[in-house]
Amino acid sequence: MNYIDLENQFGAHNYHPLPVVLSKGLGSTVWDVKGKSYLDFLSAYSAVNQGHCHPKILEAFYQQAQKLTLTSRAFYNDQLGLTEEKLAKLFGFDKVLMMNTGVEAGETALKLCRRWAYQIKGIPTNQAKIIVAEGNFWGRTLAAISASTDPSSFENFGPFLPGFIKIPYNDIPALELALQDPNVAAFMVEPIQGEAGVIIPAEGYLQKASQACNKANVLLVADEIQTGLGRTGKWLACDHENVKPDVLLLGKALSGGFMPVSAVLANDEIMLTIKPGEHGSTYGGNPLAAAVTRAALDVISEENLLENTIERGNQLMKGLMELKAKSPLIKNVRGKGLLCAIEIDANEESDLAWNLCLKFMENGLLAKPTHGNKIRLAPPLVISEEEIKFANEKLKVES
Ligand SMILES: Cc1ncc(COP(=O)(O)O)c(CNc2cccc(C(=O)O)c2)c1O
Repeated sequence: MNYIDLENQFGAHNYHPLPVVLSKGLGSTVWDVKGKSYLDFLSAYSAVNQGHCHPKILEAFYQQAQKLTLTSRAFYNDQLGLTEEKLAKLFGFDKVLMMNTGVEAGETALKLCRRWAYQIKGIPTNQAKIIVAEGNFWGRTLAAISASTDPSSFENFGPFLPGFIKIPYNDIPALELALQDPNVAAFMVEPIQGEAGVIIPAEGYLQKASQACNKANVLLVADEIQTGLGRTGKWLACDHENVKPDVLLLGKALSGGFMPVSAVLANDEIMLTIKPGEHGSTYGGNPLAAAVTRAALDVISEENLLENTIERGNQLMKGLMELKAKSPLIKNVRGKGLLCAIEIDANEESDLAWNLCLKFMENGLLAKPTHGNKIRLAPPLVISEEEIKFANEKLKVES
Protein backbone atom coordinates (compact mmCIF):
# COMPACT_ATOMS: atom_id res chain seq x y z
CA MET A 1 0.00 0.00 0.00
CA ASN A 2 1.45 3.37 -0.98
CA TYR A 3 -0.18 5.87 1.37
CA ILE A 4 1.61 8.85 -0.20
CA ASP A 5 0.30 7.95 -3.68
CA LEU A 6 -3.20 7.61 -2.26
CA GLU A 7 -3.06 11.08 -0.71
CA ASN A 8 -1.57 12.54 -3.89
CA GLN A 9 -4.22 10.97 -6.10
CA PHE A 10 -7.32 11.43 -3.96
CA GLY A 11 -6.43 14.27 -1.58
CA ALA A 12 -6.21 18.01 -2.14
CA HIS A 13 -2.65 19.19 -2.53
CA ASN A 14 -2.90 21.84 0.17
CA TYR A 15 0.09 20.58 2.13
CA HIS A 16 3.64 19.48 1.38
CA PRO A 17 4.36 16.87 4.07
CA LEU A 18 7.75 15.38 4.81
CA PRO A 19 7.98 11.95 3.10
CA VAL A 20 7.09 9.95 6.23
CA VAL A 21 3.90 7.92 6.82
CA LEU A 22 3.02 7.73 10.49
CA SER A 23 0.84 5.02 11.98
CA LYS A 24 1.36 5.14 15.77
CA GLY A 25 2.16 7.64 18.48
CA LEU A 26 2.73 7.49 22.23
CA GLY A 27 4.28 10.18 24.41
CA SER A 28 7.01 12.01 22.50
CA THR A 29 7.46 9.19 19.98
CA VAL A 30 5.74 8.39 16.70
CA TRP A 31 6.29 5.36 14.48
CA ASP A 32 6.04 5.09 10.70
CA VAL A 33 4.37 2.25 8.81
CA LYS A 34 7.71 0.42 8.64
CA GLY A 35 8.04 0.51 12.42
CA LYS A 36 10.77 3.16 12.51
CA SER A 37 10.48 5.46 15.53
CA TYR A 38 10.92 9.21 15.62
CA LEU A 39 10.92 11.87 18.31
CA ASP A 40 8.11 14.25 17.37
CA PHE A 41 9.60 17.77 17.49
CA LEU A 42 6.54 19.40 15.97
CA SER A 43 3.78 18.13 18.30
CA ALA A 44 1.18 18.88 15.61
CA TYR A 45 2.04 22.56 16.03
CA SER A 46 1.66 22.34 19.83
CA ALA A 47 -1.56 20.32 19.84
CA VAL A 48 -0.05 17.28 21.58
CA ASN A 49 1.66 19.05 24.50
CA GLN A 50 0.54 16.12 26.70
CA GLY A 51 2.19 13.58 24.37
CA HIS A 52 0.54 11.36 21.78
CA CYS A 53 -2.44 9.25 22.87
CA HIS A 54 -2.09 10.14 26.54
CA PRO A 55 -3.75 7.28 28.47
CA LYS A 56 -5.64 9.56 30.88
CA ILE A 57 -7.12 11.60 28.05
CA LEU A 58 -7.83 8.41 26.09
CA GLU A 59 -9.73 7.01 29.08
CA ALA A 60 -11.82 10.19 29.36
CA PHE A 61 -12.47 10.05 25.61
CA TYR A 62 -13.42 6.37 25.76
CA GLN A 63 -15.73 6.69 28.78
CA GLN A 64 -17.57 9.71 27.38
CA ALA A 65 -17.71 8.33 23.82
CA GLN A 66 -19.73 5.38 25.13
CA LYS A 67 -22.25 7.67 26.83
CA LEU A 68 -22.96 10.82 24.81
CA THR A 69 -20.86 12.56 22.17
CA LEU A 70 -23.04 15.31 20.71
CA THR A 71 -26.31 16.94 21.70
CA SER A 72 -26.03 20.30 19.90
CA ARG A 73 -26.51 23.32 22.15
CA ALA A 74 -30.26 23.05 21.70
CA PHE A 75 -30.08 21.16 25.00
CA TYR A 76 -27.85 21.19 28.07
CA ASN A 77 -25.47 18.33 28.81
CA ASP A 78 -23.71 17.10 31.94
CA GLN A 79 -20.15 17.82 30.73
CA LEU A 80 -20.00 21.36 29.31
CA GLY A 81 -20.70 23.33 32.48
CA LEU A 82 -18.01 21.42 34.37
CA THR A 83 -15.46 22.29 31.70
CA GLU A 84 -16.53 25.92 31.42
CA GLU A 85 -16.19 26.26 35.20
CA LYS A 86 -12.73 24.61 35.16
CA LEU A 87 -11.45 26.86 32.39
CA ALA A 88 -13.00 30.04 33.80
CA LYS A 89 -11.50 29.45 37.26
CA LEU A 90 -8.11 28.24 35.97
CA PHE A 91 -7.55 31.33 33.79
CA GLY A 92 -9.55 33.86 35.82
CA PHE A 93 -12.38 34.90 33.54
CA ASP A 94 -16.14 35.09 34.06
CA LYS A 95 -17.12 32.99 31.07
CA VAL A 96 -16.04 30.63 28.29
CA LEU A 97 -17.34 30.16 24.74
CA MET A 98 -16.33 26.73 23.39
CA MET A 99 -15.69 26.25 19.68
CA ASN A 100 -13.75 23.64 17.68
CA THR A 101 -10.79 24.96 15.71
CA GLY A 102 -8.41 27.73 16.61
CA VAL A 103 -9.52 29.92 13.75
CA GLU A 104 -13.12 29.65 14.95
CA ALA A 105 -11.92 30.93 18.31
CA GLY A 106 -10.24 33.84 16.51
CA GLU A 107 -13.40 34.64 14.53
CA THR A 108 -15.47 34.39 17.72
CA ALA A 109 -13.13 36.75 19.54
CA LEU A 110 -13.33 39.35 16.76
CA LYS A 111 -17.14 39.16 16.75
CA LEU A 112 -17.14 39.66 20.53
CA CYS A 113 -14.75 42.62 20.23
CA ARG A 114 -16.88 44.24 17.54
CA ARG A 115 -20.04 43.72 19.62
CA TRP A 116 -18.33 45.21 22.65
CA ALA A 117 -17.13 48.13 20.51
CA TYR A 118 -20.66 48.98 19.32
CA GLN A 119 -22.61 48.21 22.49
CA ILE A 120 -20.17 49.26 25.22
CA LYS A 121 -17.42 51.51 23.80
CA GLY A 122 -19.88 53.26 21.47
CA ILE A 123 -18.00 52.97 18.19
CA PRO A 124 -20.33 53.68 15.25
CA THR A 125 -21.88 50.46 13.90
CA ASN A 126 -19.79 48.66 11.26
CA GLN A 127 -16.85 51.04 11.86
CA ALA A 128 -14.91 48.88 14.35
CA LYS A 129 -11.26 48.21 13.55
CA ILE A 130 -8.94 45.48 14.79
CA ILE A 131 -5.19 46.02 15.11
CA VAL A 132 -3.05 43.01 14.21
CA ALA A 133 0.71 42.50 14.00
CA GLU A 134 2.57 41.81 10.79
CA GLY A 135 3.56 38.16 10.66
CA ASN A 136 0.41 37.04 12.49
CA PHE A 137 -1.09 33.64 11.81
CA TRP A 138 -4.40 32.62 13.29
CA GLY A 139 -5.83 30.32 10.62
CA ARG A 140 -7.14 30.03 7.09
CA THR A 141 -10.64 31.57 7.00
CA LEU A 142 -11.34 34.66 4.93
CA ALA A 143 -11.17 36.86 8.03
CA ALA A 144 -7.89 35.31 9.16
CA ILE A 145 -6.26 35.75 5.75
CA SER A 146 -7.65 39.29 5.55
CA ALA A 147 -5.59 40.02 8.66
CA SER A 148 -2.51 38.28 7.24
CA THR A 149 0.60 39.92 5.82
CA ASP A 150 1.83 36.65 4.30
CA PRO A 151 1.06 36.49 0.55
CA SER A 152 1.05 32.67 0.65
CA SER A 153 -1.92 32.98 3.00
CA PHE A 154 -3.99 35.62 1.18
CA GLU A 155 -2.88 35.90 -2.47
CA ASN A 156 -5.73 35.26 -4.95
CA PHE A 157 -8.30 34.69 -2.20
CA GLY A 158 -9.75 38.23 -2.24
CA PRO A 159 -11.81 40.26 -1.71
CA PHE A 160 -10.82 40.65 1.90
CA LEU A 161 -12.57 41.63 5.11
CA PRO A 162 -11.98 45.34 5.82
CA GLY A 163 -11.19 46.80 9.23
CA PHE A 164 -7.74 45.38 9.99
CA ILE A 165 -4.90 47.77 10.88
CA LYS A 166 -1.55 46.02 10.39
CA ILE A 167 1.41 47.20 12.46
CA PRO A 168 4.92 45.82 12.96
CA TYR A 169 5.21 43.17 15.70
CA ASN A 170 7.15 44.04 18.84
CA ASP A 171 6.75 47.79 18.13
CA ILE A 172 5.06 49.78 20.90
CA PRO A 173 5.26 53.20 19.20
CA ALA A 174 3.50 51.73 16.15
CA LEU A 175 0.79 50.33 18.44
CA GLU A 176 0.38 53.65 20.27
CA LEU A 177 0.00 55.43 16.94
CA ALA A 178 -2.63 52.96 15.72
CA LEU A 179 -4.48 53.25 19.03
CA GLN A 180 -5.12 56.94 18.32
CA ASP A 181 -7.89 55.84 15.95
CA PRO A 182 -11.07 56.17 18.05
CA ASN A 183 -12.71 53.30 16.16
CA VAL A 184 -10.29 50.63 17.28
CA ALA A 185 -12.04 47.81 19.14
CA ALA A 186 -9.14 45.47 19.87
CA PHE A 187 -5.50 44.52 19.38
CA MET A 188 -5.20 40.79 18.68
CA VAL A 189 -1.67 39.44 19.11
CA GLU A 190 0.30 36.24 19.70
CA PRO A 191 2.58 36.57 22.77
CA ILE A 192 5.18 34.75 20.64
CA GLN A 193 4.54 34.49 16.91
CA GLY A 194 4.48 30.78 16.13
CA GLU A 195 4.04 30.41 12.39
CA ALA A 196 6.20 33.45 11.68
CA GLY A 197 9.06 31.38 13.04
CA VAL A 198 8.98 31.60 16.86
CA ILE A 199 9.38 35.37 16.97
CA ILE A 200 9.90 36.37 20.60
CA PRO A 201 9.20 40.03 21.37
CA ALA A 202 11.30 42.21 23.68
CA GLU A 203 10.86 41.81 27.43
CA GLY A 204 7.95 44.01 28.47
CA TYR A 205 6.30 44.18 25.05
CA LEU A 206 3.09 42.51 26.21
CA GLN A 207 2.99 44.57 29.41
CA LYS A 208 3.40 47.84 27.48
CA ALA A 209 0.87 46.72 24.87
CA SER A 210 -1.61 45.92 27.62
CA GLN A 211 -1.09 49.32 29.25
CA ALA A 212 -1.45 51.13 25.91
CA CYS A 213 -4.65 49.26 25.11
CA ASN A 214 -6.12 49.94 28.57
CA LYS A 215 -5.32 53.63 28.20
CA ALA A 216 -7.06 53.71 24.81
CA ASN A 217 -10.08 51.68 26.00
CA VAL A 218 -9.17 48.98 23.48
CA LEU A 219 -9.43 45.24 24.18
CA LEU A 220 -6.27 43.13 24.27
CA VAL A 221 -6.87 39.72 22.68
CA ALA A 222 -4.12 37.18 23.41
CA ASP A 223 -3.96 34.37 20.89
CA GLU A 224 -2.44 31.59 23.01
CA ILE A 225 -3.59 28.82 20.71
CA GLN A 226 0.01 27.80 20.03
CA THR A 227 1.84 29.38 23.02
CA GLY A 228 -0.64 28.47 25.75
CA LEU A 229 -1.26 25.40 27.91
CA GLY A 230 2.31 25.03 29.12
CA ARG A 231 4.21 25.40 25.84
CA THR A 232 6.47 28.22 27.15
CA GLY A 233 6.77 26.84 30.70
CA LYS A 234 3.74 28.64 32.14
CA TRP A 235 0.04 28.08 31.64
CA LEU A 236 0.06 31.08 29.31
CA ALA A 237 2.90 32.94 27.62
CA CYS A 238 1.23 36.11 28.96
CA ASP A 239 2.02 34.86 32.47
CA HIS A 240 5.73 35.55 31.92
CA GLU A 241 4.83 39.25 32.03
CA ASN A 242 1.85 38.98 34.38
CA VAL A 243 -0.37 40.29 31.60
CA LYS A 244 -4.09 39.53 31.83
CA PRO A 245 -5.67 39.94 28.38
CA ASP A 246 -9.31 41.02 28.00
CA VAL A 247 -9.94 38.07 25.72
CA LEU A 248 -7.99 34.79 25.73
CA LEU A 249 -7.88 32.27 22.87
CA LEU A 250 -7.06 28.61 23.51
CA GLY A 251 -7.02 25.62 21.18
CA LYS A 252 -4.79 22.78 19.95
CA ALA A 253 -3.53 21.14 23.22
CA LEU A 254 -6.86 21.95 24.86
CA SER A 255 -7.79 18.39 23.84
CA GLY A 256 -4.29 16.90 23.93
CA GLY A 257 -4.55 16.15 20.23
CA PHE A 258 -7.66 13.94 20.45
CA MET A 259 -10.08 16.23 18.61
CA PRO A 260 -10.54 19.87 17.65
CA VAL A 261 -11.44 21.93 20.73
CA SER A 262 -11.01 25.67 21.15
CA ALA A 263 -12.21 28.22 23.64
CA VAL A 264 -12.60 31.97 24.02
CA LEU A 265 -12.46 33.35 27.58
CA ALA A 266 -13.66 36.81 28.61
CA ASN A 267 -15.53 38.63 31.36
CA ASP A 268 -19.25 39.28 31.31
CA GLU A 269 -19.07 42.82 29.90
CA ILE A 270 -17.61 41.37 26.70
CA MET A 271 -19.02 37.83 26.65
CA LEU A 272 -22.64 38.81 27.24
CA THR A 273 -22.74 41.11 24.21
CA ILE A 274 -23.60 37.94 22.25
CA LYS A 275 -27.16 36.90 23.02
CA PRO A 276 -28.79 33.46 22.58
CA GLY A 277 -28.90 32.37 18.97
CA GLU A 278 -26.37 34.94 17.77
CA HIS A 279 -23.26 32.74 17.54
CA GLY A 280 -22.22 29.11 17.93
CA SER A 281 -21.29 25.90 16.16
CA THR A 282 -22.80 22.43 15.80
CA TYR A 283 -19.96 20.76 17.70
CA GLY A 284 -19.02 23.73 19.87
CA GLY A 285 -19.06 22.61 23.51
CA ASN A 286 -20.04 19.02 22.77
CA PRO A 287 -19.90 16.66 25.77
CA LEU A 288 -17.09 14.56 24.30
CA ALA A 289 -14.89 17.64 23.78
CA ALA A 290 -15.80 18.91 27.23
CA ALA A 291 -14.82 15.66 28.94
CA VAL A 292 -11.57 15.37 26.98
CA THR A 293 -10.64 18.99 27.76
CA ARG A 294 -10.86 18.49 31.52
CA ALA A 295 -8.58 15.44 31.28
CA ALA A 296 -6.15 17.31 29.01
CA LEU A 297 -5.92 20.15 31.55
CA ASP A 298 -5.48 17.72 34.46
CA VAL A 299 -2.54 16.03 32.74
CA ILE A 300 -0.70 19.36 32.51
CA SER A 301 -1.03 19.99 36.24
CA GLU A 302 -0.81 16.40 37.56
CA GLU A 303 2.34 15.61 35.57
CA ASN A 304 4.02 18.96 36.39
CA LEU A 305 4.43 19.69 32.71
CA LEU A 306 5.09 23.39 33.33
CA GLU A 307 8.18 22.55 35.39
CA ASN A 308 9.30 19.88 32.92
CA THR A 309 8.96 22.37 30.07
CA ILE A 310 11.30 24.82 31.79
CA GLU A 311 13.91 22.15 32.56
CA ARG A 312 13.77 20.39 29.21
CA GLY A 313 13.61 23.73 27.38
CA ASN A 314 16.83 24.85 29.08
CA GLN A 315 18.43 21.52 28.18
CA LEU A 316 17.33 21.79 24.53
CA MET A 317 18.41 25.43 24.25
CA LYS A 318 21.86 24.56 25.67
CA GLY A 319 22.23 21.98 22.92
CA LEU A 320 21.03 24.44 20.27
CA MET A 321 23.56 27.04 21.42
CA GLU A 322 26.33 24.44 21.11
CA LEU A 323 25.01 23.52 17.66
CA LYS A 324 25.04 27.19 16.61
CA ALA A 325 28.59 27.63 17.88
CA LYS A 326 29.75 24.76 15.66
CA SER A 327 27.65 25.35 12.55
CA PRO A 328 28.12 28.43 10.32
CA LEU A 329 24.85 27.39 8.66
CA ILE A 330 22.85 28.41 11.70
CA LYS A 331 22.12 32.14 11.91
CA ASN A 332 20.13 32.13 15.14
CA VAL A 333 18.59 29.86 17.75
CA ARG A 334 15.77 31.05 20.01
CA GLY A 335 13.01 29.78 22.20
CA LYS A 336 10.93 29.99 25.33
CA GLY A 337 10.20 26.81 27.20
CA LEU A 338 9.72 24.12 24.57
CA LEU A 339 8.81 26.49 21.74
CA CYS A 340 12.17 26.80 20.01
CA ALA A 341 13.50 27.39 16.52
CA ILE A 342 16.74 27.42 14.57
CA GLU A 343 17.12 29.96 11.79
CA ILE A 344 19.23 28.84 8.84
CA ASP A 345 21.48 31.41 7.21
CA ALA A 346 19.68 31.18 3.85
CA ASN A 347 16.87 33.01 2.08
CA GLU A 348 13.29 31.80 2.45
CA GLU A 349 13.34 30.18 -0.99
CA SER A 350 16.31 27.97 -0.10
CA ASP A 351 15.65 24.29 0.44
CA LEU A 352 18.44 24.07 2.98
CA ALA A 353 16.06 23.90 5.92
CA TRP A 354 13.98 21.27 4.16
CA ASN A 355 17.06 19.15 3.47
CA LEU A 356 18.14 19.51 7.09
CA CYS A 357 14.73 18.24 8.18
CA LEU A 358 15.12 15.25 5.86
CA LYS A 359 18.41 14.47 7.60
CA PHE A 360 16.80 14.91 11.02
CA MET A 361 14.15 12.45 9.84
CA GLU A 362 16.80 9.89 8.86
CA ASN A 363 18.21 10.37 12.37
CA GLY A 364 14.84 9.65 13.98
CA LEU A 365 13.66 13.19 14.71
CA LEU A 366 10.73 14.89 13.01
CA ALA A 367 10.69 18.66 12.53
CA LYS A 368 9.49 20.89 9.70
CA PRO A 369 10.56 24.27 8.36
CA THR A 370 8.29 27.28 8.74
CA HIS A 371 8.65 30.18 6.33
CA GLY A 372 11.53 28.61 4.47
CA ASN A 373 14.59 29.10 6.62
CA LYS A 374 13.31 28.51 10.18
CA ILE A 375 12.95 25.10 11.74
CA ARG A 376 10.62 24.99 14.73
CA LEU A 377 11.55 22.59 17.50
CA ALA A 378 8.58 21.96 19.76
CA PRO A 379 8.40 18.47 21.27
CA PRO A 380 5.59 17.33 23.56
CA LEU A 381 5.96 18.77 27.08
CA VAL A 382 6.22 15.23 28.48
CA ILE A 383 9.60 14.76 26.82
CA SER A 384 12.28 13.25 29.07
CA GLU A 385 15.83 14.34 29.81
CA GLU A 386 17.08 11.24 27.95
CA GLU A 387 14.98 12.08 24.88
CA ILE A 388 16.25 15.67 24.78
CA LYS A 389 19.80 14.34 25.12
CA PHE A 390 19.12 12.05 22.15
CA ALA A 391 17.61 14.95 20.18
CA ASN A 392 20.56 17.24 20.85
CA GLU A 393 22.78 14.50 19.41
CA LYS A 394 20.57 13.90 16.38
CA LEU A 395 20.33 17.61 15.54
CA LYS A 396 24.06 17.68 14.89
CA VAL A 397 23.79 16.73 11.26
CA GLU A 398 26.34 17.92 8.78
CA SER A 399 24.65 20.34 6.40
C1 LIG B 1 -1.45 31.11 17.03
C2 LIG B 1 -2.50 30.36 16.24
N1 LIG B 1 -3.78 30.79 16.26
C3 LIG B 1 -4.75 30.15 15.57
C4 LIG B 1 -4.46 29.05 14.79
C5 LIG B 1 -5.57 28.38 14.01
O1 LIG B 1 -5.86 27.14 14.57
P1 LIG B 1 -6.61 26.03 13.67
O2 LIG B 1 -5.59 25.50 12.68
O3 LIG B 1 -7.05 24.99 14.68
O4 LIG B 1 -7.78 26.72 13.01
C6 LIG B 1 -3.14 28.56 14.74
C7 LIG B 1 -2.89 27.36 13.89
N2 LIG B 1 -1.56 26.95 13.78
C8 LIG B 1 -1.13 26.22 12.72
C9 LIG B 1 0.22 26.03 12.62
C10 LIG B 1 0.75 25.37 11.54
C11 LIG B 1 -0.06 24.84 10.57
C12 LIG B 1 -1.41 25.02 10.68
C13 LIG B 1 -2.27 24.45 9.60
O5 LIG B 1 -3.26 25.11 9.27
O6 LIG B 1 -1.92 23.36 9.11
C14 LIG B 1 -1.97 25.70 11.76
C15 LIG B 1 -2.13 29.22 15.47
O7 LIG B 1 -0.85 28.80 15.46
